[in-house]
Amino acid sequence: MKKTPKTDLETPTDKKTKEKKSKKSKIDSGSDSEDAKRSKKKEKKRKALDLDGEKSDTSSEICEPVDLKKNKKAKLDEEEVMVEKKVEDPNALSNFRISKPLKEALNSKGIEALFPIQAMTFDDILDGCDLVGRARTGQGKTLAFVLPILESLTNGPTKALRKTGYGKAPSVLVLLPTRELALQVFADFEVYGRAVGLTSCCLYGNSPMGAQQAQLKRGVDIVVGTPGRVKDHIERGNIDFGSLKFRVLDEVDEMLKIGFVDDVEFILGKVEDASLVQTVLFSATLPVWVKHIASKFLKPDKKTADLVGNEKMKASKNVRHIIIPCSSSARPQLIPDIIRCYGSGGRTIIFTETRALASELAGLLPGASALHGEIQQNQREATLKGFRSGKFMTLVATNVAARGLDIDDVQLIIQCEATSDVEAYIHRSGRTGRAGKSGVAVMLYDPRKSNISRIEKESGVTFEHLSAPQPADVAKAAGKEAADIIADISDSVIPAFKDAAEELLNTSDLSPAELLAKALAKAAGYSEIKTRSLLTSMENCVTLLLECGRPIFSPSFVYSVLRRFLPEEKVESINGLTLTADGKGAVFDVAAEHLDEFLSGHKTAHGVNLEVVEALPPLQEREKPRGRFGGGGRGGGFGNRRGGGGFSGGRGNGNFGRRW
Ligand SMILES: Nc1ncnc2c1ncn2[C@@H]1O[C@H](COP(=O)(O)OP(=O)(O)OP(=O)(O)O)[C@@H](O)[C@H]1O
Repeated sequence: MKKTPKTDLETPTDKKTKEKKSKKSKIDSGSDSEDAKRSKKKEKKRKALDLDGEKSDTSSEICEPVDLKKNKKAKLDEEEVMVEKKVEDPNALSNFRISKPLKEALNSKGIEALFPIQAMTFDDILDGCDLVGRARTGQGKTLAFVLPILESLTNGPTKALRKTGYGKAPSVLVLLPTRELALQVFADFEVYGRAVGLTSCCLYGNSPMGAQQAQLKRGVDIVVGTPGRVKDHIERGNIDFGSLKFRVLDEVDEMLKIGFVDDVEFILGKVEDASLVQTVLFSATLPVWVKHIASKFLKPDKKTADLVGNEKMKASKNVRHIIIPCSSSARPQLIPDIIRCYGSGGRTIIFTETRALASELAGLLPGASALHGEIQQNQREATLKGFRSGKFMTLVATNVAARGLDIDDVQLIIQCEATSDVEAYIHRSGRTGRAGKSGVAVMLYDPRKSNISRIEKESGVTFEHLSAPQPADVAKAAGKEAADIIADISDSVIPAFKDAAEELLNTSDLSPAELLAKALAKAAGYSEIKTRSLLTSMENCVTLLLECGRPIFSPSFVYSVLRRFLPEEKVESINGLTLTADGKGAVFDVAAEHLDEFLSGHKTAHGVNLEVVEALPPLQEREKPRGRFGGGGRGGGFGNRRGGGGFSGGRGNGNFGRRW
């Protein structure tokens, strides 16, 4: 493989590093020997495993022959060992052809070494190859193309070809599927591009054409944008791709989905001689159909860097993946408790399937704001800015926020219903657990509508099946927080409240600890503790299991059994009726106030067993398609027959086409 001479990029520190590198018999920059190739391959493979926490058993030995290492170590004091360790990192910036200003810009952001996908693709992109890259969410794919492109344009093969001066035509085009993502990637090009004297602009819809037009007229090196707006500028004759050297499709599978593919083809087709342009594609998900379409835009000798490959697990390994059964009507009560239990005090993103639900939930949840495609662009930007800055901690969004968004300290993702799109699950859950940090993704689901096993099979995720946090458990956690808050309150309040406290102690039948417990409850915002069903997560409901000593094939059979010992209005009041996976029982929710009537009634029905469930048994999944004659089949016609409560989709806001 051809390498750009290192001298162009070398700093004194680099030289030292290089000397050390050659001592360590690492791959020499000019050497292309088979040995060097093999050890480089080995090293690449090892690097690839590091970010996911899977260490190769030879990890430290690969860096340096053992005896040399021993000799050196004997001489080094502790501080020197630290420095040595840094240099030993095979992914340290100094081991790559990264120029001083760029290195300094990276260091200023706390970046000392490349992540595996970056290390794996850096040389290939800098050396002029077309490339398809895949790594799990949050593993640094953006810098994987930003850095080598900037180096190529300023110190590498495309330096001499780059246009300069007023009105220069762009050298780089980066296409992204959403405006938010375009702005985010543009921000990276701004920071790192500026460090090496390159300019960028961001072209995205619903923002003034004039300013973008003026930027293009003055000339920029890098154009970042969404397909619709970029196409618009092309049609107005504002962009000249005659000097283009790089085309990047980030989130390539989303870019090539129906709705974007025509615009993308139109834009990429505007490059007259594609052989002079390098094309790189990145995503965390690369379905086979994408690979086929993508091949059209890449040269036949393209490289592939796939850190997911045939591994079963396609989603982030740094994320705890949890599912909790929940009816649509229980969501507003349940979500705050989920945030309390799993949010670790950080930011939460809640994903909904529709814009209407995003707005509705944002209105119901305290301190939440909505982000979706129907919101005005300037408001969208203000919302995201507020969320990034910590002005509010809960964002309720449609898929517009599913891809690529990198927001610090997002600890928790909640998906309001099981998505049928496995890629969407992977990207949404990947908004947490980024850059090596950990996070939690909770998906709420309706057992009768969701095909959890398919998502598990296709994403490789093994879900933790949990029940909704019980209000009593949540209250316990809240009580601890309240106790800490009370301990911190200034003693200056005591004289003012002491008389009232003493009077309460003297007049109440409760013990001091019980009275204090009530005070803590009040401080934590509790005036009573409700129960929550395991099946629909509805408050003040209880989940019952019905068995009658024979297989149960249909919900209508369950209703007929219940009618044997309950009045019609009670039968009609049950919610979320679902058959168990073993086919021998059915679970459903009843209002806590009706529980006694259900439990005492069944004793009169011969062979029927009805009990409160402590843990939800495995349930039958999604309704099977109905037979020709409708209804009747397993799983058909579930839920509360009056239409209230129970599981109901929450879909369908009458808004066809893009729902985000
Ligand atoms: N080498 C590095 N060292 C430390 N942090 C890094 C490094 N590279 C990237 N990061 C940080 O990692 C985070 C995730 O990066 P990025 O958004 O590029 O991930 P991604 O792989 O594109 O994720 P997604 O698939 O979700 O789009 C960012 O905050 C970025 O600044």
